[in-house]
Order: sequence, then structure tokens, then C-alpha cells
Amino acid sequence: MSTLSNATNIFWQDCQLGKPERQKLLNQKGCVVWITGLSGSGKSTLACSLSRELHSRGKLSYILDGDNLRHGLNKDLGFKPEDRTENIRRTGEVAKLFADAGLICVASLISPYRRDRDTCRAMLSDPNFIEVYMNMPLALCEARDPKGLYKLARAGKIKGFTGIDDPYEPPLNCEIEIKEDGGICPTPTVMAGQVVSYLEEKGFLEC
Ligand SMILES: Nc1ncnc2c1ncn2[C@@H]1O[C@H](COP(=O)(O)OS(=O)(=O)O)[C@@H](OP(=O)(O)O)[C@H]1O
Ligand SMILES: Nc1ncnc2c1ncn2[C@@H]1O[C@H](COP(=O)(O)OP(=O)(O)O)[C@@H](O)[C@H]1O
Repeated sequence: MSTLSNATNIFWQDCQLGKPERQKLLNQKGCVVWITGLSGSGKSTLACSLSRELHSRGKLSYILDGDNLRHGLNKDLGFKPEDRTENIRRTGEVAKLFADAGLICVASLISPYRRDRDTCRAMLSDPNFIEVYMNMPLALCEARDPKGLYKLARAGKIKGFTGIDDPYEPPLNCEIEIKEDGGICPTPTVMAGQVVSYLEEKGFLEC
């Protein structure tokens, strides 16, 4: 689906005002926080809570949420494997632009296939791609079922639903894992705190 092979006589246009200058202006380092996990695992909840916490600290972030992107940029895509791959590729490219703009870009998509997430990681220089795995049991996600989609999938009314009859491949080497503690899911504030601590420790919240 890449159009790169069609692009001939195209030259990269550079500008002397670059990422370092933008980062200095914002006093933060541009990066991508990529949240992956099953439907209902809490990706959007974490994205919102994280964005709010960063905002309160004077840090500029922007959320790319799978559901929302599918209303516009990715409205032509469905849930076949090749569509999901293209969904992730496009989102990765947009996330890369936001990171280059100096923002903390928070991408929250199921992104079920490891290879597609690794492709996004490869688009950014390594420390700037922070993979967050929402490691929540399927049973919990299914019990939450805020949109009623698991119910429809179990009834065979949605085909190819992640976790039911379409695979989810957990990360092998993610930077952050969010999971239950003693059978209890951390609150949104605690989940966001875990990510903020990582960003702080790695120097992303200063320049
Ligand atoms: N077949 C199937 N499988 C999984 N999810 C489905 C499906 N059909 C619709 N939905 C709804 O679409 C949301 C997932 O979109 P994403 O762009 O994040 O998916 S993906 O990364 O391309 O797999 C997902 O949103 P979240 O629940 O927020 O994850 C669902 O609401
Ligand atoms: N940490 C949490 N504790 C309690 N409920 C949560 C938590 N995270 C998410 N939820 C709830 O679970 C449901 C699914 O969360 P959501 O963020 O929409 O998941 P996803 O974006 O992965 O589909 C929502 O009703 C949300 O309020």
C-alpha cells in the first residue's frame, strides 16, 4: 500500500529550524508513547489520564486514538489483517511527525500484530518509541465490554474480533507493562503515573 515506489524525482526539503529548536521551546523531548492491548484493556483511559497529567506539568502531548482515526484519516480501512497493518503504518507515520514537532505523541490502538508495532518502532530512533502494553486479562476486558462488541463477537455477529477470533500478539520487549496487582487493576491515575515516571527518568520531560 506504500506509495513510495511511485515517487520519483522527489527531494527531501530541509529547514534549519529543526526538532532541537522546537524541543527547546517546549522544554521537552518529542517521542511516541505507543499503547497496545485488547479492546477494553484501558488504552484510551490511560491515554487521556496521561495527557491530562502531562498537561498539568506544562508538557504538550497529543493523542492518536484508533477509534478516532478511523473516523477520518483511516476511515477507508476495516479490520482485515492488511487493513490493520495499513492502519498502524499510517498512524506510525503521523506519530513520527508529531514527535518531530516536539510533542509527546500518545498513540492508543489495539495494534495486535508484533511486526506492525516493530515497524513503527523502526521508524523512530529507538529511545523515542515507548511501547506500553496493557496486559489485562481477556476476561476483564470482556466483562467491561463498554461498547457491547465482545457480546456481538461471541454471538458471531462480528467476525475477526481481536482476542476472540483474531489474534493479539503481546509485546516481547516493551518498555512499560501495565497489569493487575493482586487481581486489581491500577487506577487511571496510577497507570498514568507509571508512564510519567518512565518519561521523567529517561529525560523526556526536559530539554
Ligand atoms: N473486529 C474488530 N477487532 C477489534 N476491534 C474492533 C473490531 N471491530 C470494531 N472494533 C472497534 O475498533 C477499535 C479498534 O481500532 P484500532 O484502530 O485500534 O484497531 S487495530 O489497531 O487496527 O487492530 C476498537 O476500539 P477499542 O475498544 O478502543 O480498542 C473497537 O471498538
Ligand atoms: N484502570 C481502570 N480502572 C477501572 N476501569 C477502567 C480502567 N481503565 C479503563 N477502565 C474502563 O474500562 C472500559 C474500557 O476502557 P477503554 O479505555 O475504553 O479501553 P480501550 O481503549 O482499550 O478499548 C471503560 O469503561 C473504562 O472506563
